[in-house]
Amino acid sequence: MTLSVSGLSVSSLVRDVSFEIGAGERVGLIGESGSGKSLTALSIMGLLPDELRASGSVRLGDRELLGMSEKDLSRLRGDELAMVFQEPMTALNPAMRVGRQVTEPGRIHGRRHRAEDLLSSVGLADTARAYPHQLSGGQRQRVVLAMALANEPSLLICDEPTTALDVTVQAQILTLIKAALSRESALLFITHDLAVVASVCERVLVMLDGEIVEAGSTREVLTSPKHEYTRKLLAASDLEARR
Ligand SMILES: Nc1ncnc2c1ncn2[C@@H]1O[C@H](COP(=O)(O)OP(=O)(O)OP(=O)(O)O)[C@@H](O)[C@H]1O
Repeated sequence: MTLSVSGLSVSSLVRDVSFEIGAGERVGLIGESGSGKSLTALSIMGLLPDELRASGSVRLGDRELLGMSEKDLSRLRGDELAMVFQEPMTALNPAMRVGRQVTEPGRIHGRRHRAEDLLSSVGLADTARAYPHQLSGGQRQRVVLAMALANEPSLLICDEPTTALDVTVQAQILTLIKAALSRESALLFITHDLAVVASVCERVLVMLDGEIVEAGSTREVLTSPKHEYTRKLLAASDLEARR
């Protein structure tokens, strides 16, 4: 299923943003802090804070998501639309065992999953009876990922999912996202880290001051950037050094 974002604006914070992500495509969204990446993601999910309004169009397949009722949107979230945030505890209930939490998106949407199966798929066999605080940050993010992927979403949005984790654990989570995401799922991956984009995404969008200033294949954008800002981002990264 294709995600089509067209002329999306959020107050003056996000302006006239347009892009498409086809089934199975992995697209990175990069740009400095405050450039509007998270607001773009939250608009797609229908999770903007009350004081902000999105205009334009966000379509998933043939359904328009902007202006959809909260009831209909909540049916899509955790099912066809899933999102993983930087801090896993925002998505986890500290008082519920992870085995129960991980099966919740399935239960809500009328599907039965075995907690052990979902947890094993993210390398966490035997943790079903643990509470979130008994797991490491990386393990908690795996639980969140298992929840997000349980219903094989058409679109997974990751907003800096590895920023709070140390480098080794970051690499494990990225490998897991690539391996666990179904072939049909579209991915929008928000990150500051160009090396992460290079490893996960085939296309990339570059955002500056609320607008997309460059878009193209990851190879094109990272090897011959057209926009001055992308060139600066590349110069400031240690991407070359890591290759
Ligand atoms: N509820 C809000 N009300 C007013 N302005 C907001 C609100 N939320 C975010 N902003 C502003 O909108 C702009 C874009 O924010 P956004 O969180 O999308 O940036 P970002 O690119 O995701 O940054 P980061 O990488 O730091 O997460 C910022 O200037 C931010 O201060």
